[in-house]
Amino acid sequence: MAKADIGVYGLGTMGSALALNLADNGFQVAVTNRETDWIESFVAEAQDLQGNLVAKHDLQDFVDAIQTPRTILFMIPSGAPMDAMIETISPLLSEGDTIIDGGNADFNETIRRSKTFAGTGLHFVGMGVSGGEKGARFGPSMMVGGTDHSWSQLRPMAEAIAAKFEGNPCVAHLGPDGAGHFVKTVHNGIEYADMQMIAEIYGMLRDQGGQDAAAIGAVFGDWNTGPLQSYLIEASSAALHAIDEKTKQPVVDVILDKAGSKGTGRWTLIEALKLGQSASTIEAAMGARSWSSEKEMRSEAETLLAETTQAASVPSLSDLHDAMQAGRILGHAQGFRVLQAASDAFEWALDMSKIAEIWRAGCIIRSALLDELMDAFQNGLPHGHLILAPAMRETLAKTVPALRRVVAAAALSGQPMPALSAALVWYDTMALGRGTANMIQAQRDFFGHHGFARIDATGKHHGDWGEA
Ligand SMILES: NC(=O)C1=CN([C@@H]2O[C@H](COP(=O)(O)OP(=O)(O)OC[C@H]3O[C@@H](n4cnc5c(N)ncnc54)[C@H](OP(=O)(O)O)[C@@H]3O)[C@@H](O)[C@H]2O)C=CC1
Ligand SMILES: O=C(CO)[C@H](O)[C@H](O)COP(=O)(O)O
Repeated sequence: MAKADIGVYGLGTMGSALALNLADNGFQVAVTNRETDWIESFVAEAQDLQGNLVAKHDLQDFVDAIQTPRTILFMIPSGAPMDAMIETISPLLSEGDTIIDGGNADFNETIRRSKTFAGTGLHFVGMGVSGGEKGARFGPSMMVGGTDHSWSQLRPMAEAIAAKFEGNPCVAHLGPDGAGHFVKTVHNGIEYADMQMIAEIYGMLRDQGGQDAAAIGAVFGDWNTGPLQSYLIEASSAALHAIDEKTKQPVVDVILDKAGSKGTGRWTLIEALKLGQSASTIEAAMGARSWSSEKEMRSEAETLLAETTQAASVPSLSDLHDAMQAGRILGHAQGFRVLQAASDAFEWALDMSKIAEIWRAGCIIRSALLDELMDAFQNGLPHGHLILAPAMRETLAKTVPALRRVVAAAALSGQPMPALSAALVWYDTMALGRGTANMIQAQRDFFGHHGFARIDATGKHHGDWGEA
């Protein structure tokens, strides 16, 4: 019997969908799972794709079923499970074989893992996969980090199963070792910011505008036909229209207001800070999720903290729309700054235009904006900043006034808008030729003799602070 083109280990949400996608594209796929009971039911549910699946319960049999040099995709949790699987499977593999970690992994771990493969004859790929279950099944966006050898092995299959934008596959070899997982991590950071901004607008319409879920869902549905067209706006609209079977209420109204996270948002922030960046919209989104978990405290605080809000009119739908548009550009611009800083620090030579290109379809943050961003990168960015690209400057000029009105109304009415506020603060900071860091430097030199640069001379100077 012909050997399988690829092996997929881990038949959870993502692994099973990717295995079916590969099978659907005509590849023979060897599959296995830690919990072997699940394998048969997975194959049974595959129906007419069963002929392209080779189910194995034993790891050695699984490895033997794949043609050499082998390509084996792991879709399991990052961290200890991945390390344990590498240790278990490596002795069963042979020269030229490639192990792919397709989970959301910390890129530092991917670099560490890649180093352990050097000189072994085996190859390791860190591949970010985005698109959730549906994307994995019918076309995800994939961000690959690894050797050229692994990419040439993986490429035909990855390109076949990837989402297509105007016929072009949304997958690319972005760099060595941790590059793919880093780009996926920042993708998720941008995702956090975008989701938070949508939630903030939902909150304004619900709490200040008195609109119900279906009405807000209709607003988002309408926005999805214009410049805000995106998977996240579309998904938010659909989620707002969904009805809970048990209570017959909108599902969003029966969901507890506590949001979790699995790591990628936090990793984006940690790496941004290490690289001397501050992705404040992502930090605001991460912070909002963390604060949301303090549910009991918030319920108590609502009765204990003084009422300090002031009258403010509810922003118009047009202002909210434009605020979202400005916030989205600023959130993406921060994410791409982090990518550029990492590219410089790790000498990855990341192709920002390519990244925007492969995010145009398949992934969770796919949107009309990404098409514009791709063009902006191709035309070159003044000072390396997306917000200075002519098309972005033009849109920001039209939409930031609305963002300002929305954030002002939110501040007065006590409606929390951490991500949109952070976006505006960042815009204002970047738009100010002379800021206030001179005061910070004066303070540092005053108490710590740290020195400062002068506006009228080069070198390091100290202030004459007297005896104060
Ligand atoms: N869900 C999503 O939208 C996305 C998820 N990802 C990433 O994909 C990966 C898989 O996620 P997802 O499919 O959602 O997760 P699921 O929980 O649906 O599936 C997890 C899979 O990993 C296996 N597994 C768990 N622990 C171990 C272990 N210690 N050793 C071996 N196998 C193990 C499980 O096997 P068993 O059945 O035996 O428990 C199962 O096959 C994760 O890294 C996730 O971050 C990436 C993009 C999107
Ligand atoms: O990678 C993804 C989407 O791109 C996953 O859905 C991931 O789980 C999202 O992150 P979190 O669970 O922290 O919200």
